[in-house]
Amino acid sequence: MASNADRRAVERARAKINLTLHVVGRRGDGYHLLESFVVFAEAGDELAFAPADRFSLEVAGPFGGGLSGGGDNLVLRAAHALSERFPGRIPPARMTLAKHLPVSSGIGGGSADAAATLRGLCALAGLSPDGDTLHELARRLGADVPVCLESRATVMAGIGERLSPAPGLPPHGAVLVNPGHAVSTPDVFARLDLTPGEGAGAPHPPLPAGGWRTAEELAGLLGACRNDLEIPARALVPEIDRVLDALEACPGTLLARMSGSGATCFALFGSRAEADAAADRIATAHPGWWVAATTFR
Ligand SMILES: C[C@@](CO)(OP(=O)(O)O)[C@H](O)COP(=O)(O)OP(=O)(O)OC[C@H]1O[C@@H](n2ccc(N)nc2=O)[C@H](O)[C@@H]1O
Ligand SMILES: Nc1ncnc2c1ncn2[C@@H]1O[C@H](COP(=O)(O)OP(=O)(O)O)[C@@H](O)[C@H]1O
Repeated sequence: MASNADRRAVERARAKINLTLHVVGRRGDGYHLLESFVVFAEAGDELAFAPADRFSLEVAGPFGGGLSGGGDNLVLRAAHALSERFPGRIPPARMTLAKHLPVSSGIGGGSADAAATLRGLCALAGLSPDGDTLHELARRLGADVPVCLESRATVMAGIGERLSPAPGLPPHGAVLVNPGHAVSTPDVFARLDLTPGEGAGAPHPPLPAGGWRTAEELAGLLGACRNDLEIPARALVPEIDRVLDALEACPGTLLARMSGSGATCFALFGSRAEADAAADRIATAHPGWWVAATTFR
């Protein structure tokens, strides 16, 4: 029988993609009110948790190089927040983070890591906190952490804390591309230059309760929406224009758009085969870019 010391938990921290992102207001404290249709990709970081004498974090993986494993890492912040919320009930763990997602790239890698840490440490401890308690912990770690706890298609509102399930997605494929420029989320929001109460444009149209039969129908809805952070991010990182041009030039692209505060962009296709072919084409033409084909969930 496995002893306590042999127990391990493993969690996937999937990339978050904002298919739409309407900035509909600004709070007095400077945070922006959003309406966003969020989905999750196959690409993700991987976290492993094993019992130890104290909490520690080792960072590895292709994008681990520039990331500190110190106390400011969202993995350690999540671990400490959880053990403070449940004193004596979260045994310390040696945590390893395999960083496969580019950092500061609009796909919420850090937020997904924090959410995966909450899930993984609860699993290791055999603890099943109620959803509201986990949501509250997540909310305090960052605006995008609650949606990353869901890790599936969700409509997000407020500053990120109001969540409702999204309709099921139709058959489709998608490609993610990041040009290798980190983007600061506060800098992009600041460029919108909104005053408290002011929004960036029309509110989000409702999603059809019955969902969409085809990727073309989904692209029709997305085309009537926006990412309000795209214009300010493109002003800061002109290479985003090249990424969107490359995605739009692929055979079968139904829609190309930036995710979050950038610089990662996605394109939607009618099938996974078209997405795989587009990813191969872009990776060959731009060997320095991060490119991933996926199906959203
Ligand atoms: C823009 C979004 C869209 O999903 O994604 P990313 O580009 O980060 O992936 C998120 O709202 C980012 O969420 P997250 O990265 O967790 O934000 P936080 O750490 O809480 O806040 C970082 C900073 O972003 C700004 N911020 C964030 C969220 C929000 N609703 N309004 C804001 O103005 C604030 O300047 C804040 O100081
Ligand atoms: N585990 C982590 N992974 C990525 N970034 C992290 C992590 N912990 C802390 N950070 C910090 O969080 C910030 C945003 O990271 P990230 O979640 O990758 O951005 P984005 O949501 O734009 O993709 C960066 O400044 C980074 O240094």
